[in-house]
Amino acid sequence: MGQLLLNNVQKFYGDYEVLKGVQLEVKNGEFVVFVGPSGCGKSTLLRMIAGLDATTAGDIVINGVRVNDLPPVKRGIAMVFQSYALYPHMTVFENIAFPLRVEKMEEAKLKAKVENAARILHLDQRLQQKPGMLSGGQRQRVAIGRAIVREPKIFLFDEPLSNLDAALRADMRIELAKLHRQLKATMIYVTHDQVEAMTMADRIVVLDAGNISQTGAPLELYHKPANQFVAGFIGNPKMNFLPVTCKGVSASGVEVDYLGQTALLPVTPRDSMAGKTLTLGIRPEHIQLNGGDIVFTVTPTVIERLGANTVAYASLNGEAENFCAMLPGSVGIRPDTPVATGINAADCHLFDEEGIAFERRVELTEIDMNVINPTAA
Ligand SMILES: Nc1ncnc2c1ncn2[C@@H]1O[C@H](COP(=O)(O)OP(=O)(O)OP(=O)(O)O)[C@@H](O)[C@H]1O
Repeated sequence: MGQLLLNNVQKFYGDYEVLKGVQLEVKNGEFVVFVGPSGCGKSTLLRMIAGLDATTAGDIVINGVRVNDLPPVKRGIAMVFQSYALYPHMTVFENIAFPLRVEKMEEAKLKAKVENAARILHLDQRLQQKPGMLSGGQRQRVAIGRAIVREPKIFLFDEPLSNLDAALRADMRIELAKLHRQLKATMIYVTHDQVEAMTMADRIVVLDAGNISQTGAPLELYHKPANQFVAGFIGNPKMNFLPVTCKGVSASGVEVDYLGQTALLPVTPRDSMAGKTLTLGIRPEHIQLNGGDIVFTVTPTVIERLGANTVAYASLNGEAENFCAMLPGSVGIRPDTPVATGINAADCHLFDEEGIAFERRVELTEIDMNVINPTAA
């Protein structure tokens, strides 16, 4: 079992503050994913939990014990890196067994543990091979096997799939999700790939320039992003942002004007908003061709026909490719030919001048909130 508490964790490199007081609790059995753009500090945070980087201030607490001053091997964690870090001259068996050999574990016990990990990871037939004979995905499984045999309190993954091609990455995502279910272990996973975060996490932690911007279940972040940064980061293709003017508020929401059209957005209003410039957010998958509460004409420049849907990158109000629409199925739209599109007020997000979201009045389902409690199974 592994619980983690990060209490006001800070990191400076010289004068540069990389992490600005991170506060986070990870429950036993949770799969938590840290996401954020390059340089936001996610790897640094993971390395500090592992004990590979020193913490400038704050507490890192694992299962109730402050571990700031403990070396990595004493923290009860195992880390899997992007570069598999395997020993090329050793067999798969010996690579997986390595941490147990360091512990001087008795041979029969060691063999049983390695074979068990190999079975979980479908490496049983590969134990006598050297890493050079394995595919990228198999090598990463060996690295994960080496983590499993240590039976850590917490698994840490630092972008473990980014060296794999797209198809293998998708397969390994499924493998890791299954592994988490099977081991019921606490896992913390760093990636800049929001699809990995959305598909694997019980809870996503979005980092922005050394601060936690929002934490929540994947679909909670999708439906109720706290701010424009999270709204733009979660969801693929990215959310569109349009400037609107606030016309007024009522009990049922905020009335906005977009190029002379008025729509009532079902969000919780705030005081003295009339006349302010706000930002309307609309996801590409919520653009439609058959009218809506607000309609406008866009001119597609690039069209991606993916079979299940059609993605159009378009120019809106003369700005090239500043707009993206994802339409279901195959749609007969053409590059450079204007097309009428529309959006519904209920699908819109609204952000203030600081980029803070107005609370949307959408009911989240139990699935949206990931109520499947990993610790209850
Ligand atoms: N050893 C170091 N010395 C000085 N600055 C560092 C060091 N390690 C990281 N940094 C800086 O700290 C910031 C955060 O780095 P970090 O590797 O944690 O980012 P990240 O979010 O994991 O990014 P990426 O997705 O690109 O790996 C970056 O600006 C980086 O340049």
